[in-house]
Amino acid sequence: MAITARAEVIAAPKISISFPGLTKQGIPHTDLQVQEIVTRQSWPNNLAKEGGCRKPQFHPLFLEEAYNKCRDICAEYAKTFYLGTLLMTEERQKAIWAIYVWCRRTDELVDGPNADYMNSGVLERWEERLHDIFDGRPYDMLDAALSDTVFNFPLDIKPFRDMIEGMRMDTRKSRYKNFQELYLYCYYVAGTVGLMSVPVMGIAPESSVSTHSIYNAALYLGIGNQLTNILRDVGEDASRGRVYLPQDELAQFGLCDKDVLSRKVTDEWREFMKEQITRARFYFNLAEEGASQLDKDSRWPVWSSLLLYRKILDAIEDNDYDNLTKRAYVGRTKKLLMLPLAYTRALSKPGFSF
Ligand SMILES: CC(C)=CCC/C(C)=C/CC/C(C)=C/CC/C(C)=C/[C@@H]1[C@@H](COP(=O)(O)OP(=O)(O)O)[C@]1(C)CC/C=C(\C)CC/C=C(\C)CCC=C(C)C
Ligand SMILES: Nc1ncnc2c1ncn2[C@@H]1O[C@H](COP(=O)(O)OP(=O)(O)OP(=O)(O)O)[C@@H](O)[C@H]1O
Ligand SMILES: [Mn+2]
Repeated sequence: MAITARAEVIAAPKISISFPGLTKQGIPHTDLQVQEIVTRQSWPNNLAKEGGCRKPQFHPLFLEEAYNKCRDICAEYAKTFYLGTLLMTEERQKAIWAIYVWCRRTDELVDGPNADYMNSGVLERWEERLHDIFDGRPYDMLDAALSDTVFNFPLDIKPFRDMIEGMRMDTRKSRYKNFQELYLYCYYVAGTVGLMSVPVMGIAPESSVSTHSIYNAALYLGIGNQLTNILRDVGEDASRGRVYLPQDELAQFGLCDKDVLSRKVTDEWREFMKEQITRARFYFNLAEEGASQLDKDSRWPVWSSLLLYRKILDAIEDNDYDNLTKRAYVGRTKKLLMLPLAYTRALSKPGFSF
């Protein structure tokens, strides 16, 4: 039985996800292979992955503890994401917690307390561990949760590897010549999260748009989130010697690194920021269409994270574009008010508009 179903999976049409937004300007395609059929149906639990090994057999109590740990980490580090996951089915929430924890740990390698010990060997070892996770040979308990997840859902290793590549980029590079370079970084560290999430969140059975366009929307949400994150944290990043802003666009507004590092909010800075905020909103708007195509239980968490992140841009405007000395903050009340709005949006049926 497993063999028949496996052959079916191999026969599923594959599509290649392009690098949306900037392909014309020469950014290579991500080459992510998405299996249209398995993305739309749930991945059968008892099957081996294509070309891979059989699902690893962990003791149920061990797995339960592993997922509980992932849940606790997600709840502690990302209250908003966590709240969103509570609305998902149990299988899906466990998977998102496991993915969250892997992403968080990957990010911590370069941003966390042990970042001083960071070198290319550390990332190589982390990538080896990633392959082991996908081969069903996890190194530790948190890896085991992800190992179980990748055998429960049709996850592709490519976005995971790309996120590690993003961390490599971050250790080598602290300036971005133009938006094309910055976009690539945003894809690596955040667009990838969108691509990892879709196979878990699932696509609404009644959706008639292409799987391709839904993955693109997920990628755009990651880009919008990361651009927003960058705009919120300009001052903080500058104190770490990093400027995640397109240098050519700074120059167009008569600005340079020195202006960022000196933290003076001038009219030129405000004008520059207005453009950057417009661009981040552009990506959120693109993502919106895809959010409505997700499986109905996954729409609310996605809408709430989209609306929350977008509000951070409003908060930067409310601070009169001072993101050099202040951190834009969305108050608790505003956050809570967003939840019913997200819920209403989540109720809307998948459209047929694109
Ligand atoms: C419910 C939900 C939104 C689930 C996704 C949860 C998940 C797996 C998150 C991983 C986040 C993470 C730790 C990424 C590592 C790299 C990183 C730090 C990226 C930044 C995230 C914000 O984290 P934070 O601000 O806490 O980080 P710092 O404190 O600044 O270090 C990012 C800005 C990226 C986040 C990107 C996403 C959550 C992608 C969202 C897209 C989807 C869930 C796809 C939705 C599908 C469609 C069709 C729209
Ligand atoms: N009130 C807020 N204002 C601005 N940004 C926020 C706010 N709450 C969360 N964020 C940011 O949104 C992103 C995802 O939210 P996350 O779930 O991590 O929230 P959090 O860091 O746990 O915040 P909180 O503890 O306030 O709930 C993070 O980048 C976080 O910094
Ligand atoms: Mn957080």
